[in-house]
Amino acid sequence: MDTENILEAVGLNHWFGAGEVRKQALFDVNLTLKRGSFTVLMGPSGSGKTTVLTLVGCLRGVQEGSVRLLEQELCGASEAQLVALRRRLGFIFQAHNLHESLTATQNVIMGLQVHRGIPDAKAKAAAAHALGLLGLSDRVDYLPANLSGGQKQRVAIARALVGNPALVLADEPTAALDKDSAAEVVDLLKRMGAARGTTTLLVTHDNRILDRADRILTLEDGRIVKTEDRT
Ligand SMILES: Nc1ncnc2c1ncn2[C@@H]1O[C@H](COP(=O)(O)OP(=O)(O)OP(=O)(O)O)[C@@H](O)[C@H]1O
Repeated sequence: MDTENILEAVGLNHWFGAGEVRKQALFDVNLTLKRGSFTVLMGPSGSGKTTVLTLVGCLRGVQEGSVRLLEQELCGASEAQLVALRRRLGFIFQAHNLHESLTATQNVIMGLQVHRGIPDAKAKAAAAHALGLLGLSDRVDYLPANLSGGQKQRVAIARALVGNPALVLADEPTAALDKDSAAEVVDLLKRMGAARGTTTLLVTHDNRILDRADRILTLEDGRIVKTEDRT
């Protein structure tokens, strides 16, 4: 594996269901993510974007093909190995998935709890730092209900980035946002990634994000039909 690459997927096939309803969702997908790159995966609804993201994110078992993530093969990996790898990833979803009863700081600290044994003061300082980088220093004690949609999504980004993940996987992170907030969230994600050397794979059908990508992959009916390099 090229050490410049954080992820190499080769010949990925995936099926859902069993027996008569068994349906192939991915066909011979090849995907390489270079360290520090910002890749957008787009395509129509049902084309397989989320399936790719969940396979790469160790949230679903690889059925066929090879996926090497952070120099480890996912196909045939044990649950313990997958859990250890998941700890090195950051996830951002369409719905920000913040805990409504926790403040911004407490939500971000949740992103650190997978790294057991971090003292409270250190976790709080890391959360404050991440929220500050995302322009939320004056909102650290707010509950999600008192934040705007864009601010909530920024808290979710801080939570995903606070543990310094090697790879950030984002599924439609701007779907619920207006144009300005969406652009702001993507710029922040990109800037934070560049500052920390984080690699990002972002799923979207939001055209507004495309100019920010280093590479755009298009999926159709479970196949990558187009690869566009922007750098
Ligand atoms: N858990 C599941 N069980 C059965 N079929 C599934 C399951 N998850 C996804 N599929 C099917 O696999 C295909 C790809 O789905 P996937 O969610 O990856 O697409 P997508 O591109 O992310 O779509 P969207 O943009 O609507 O989120 C679709 O035909 C979908 O119906």
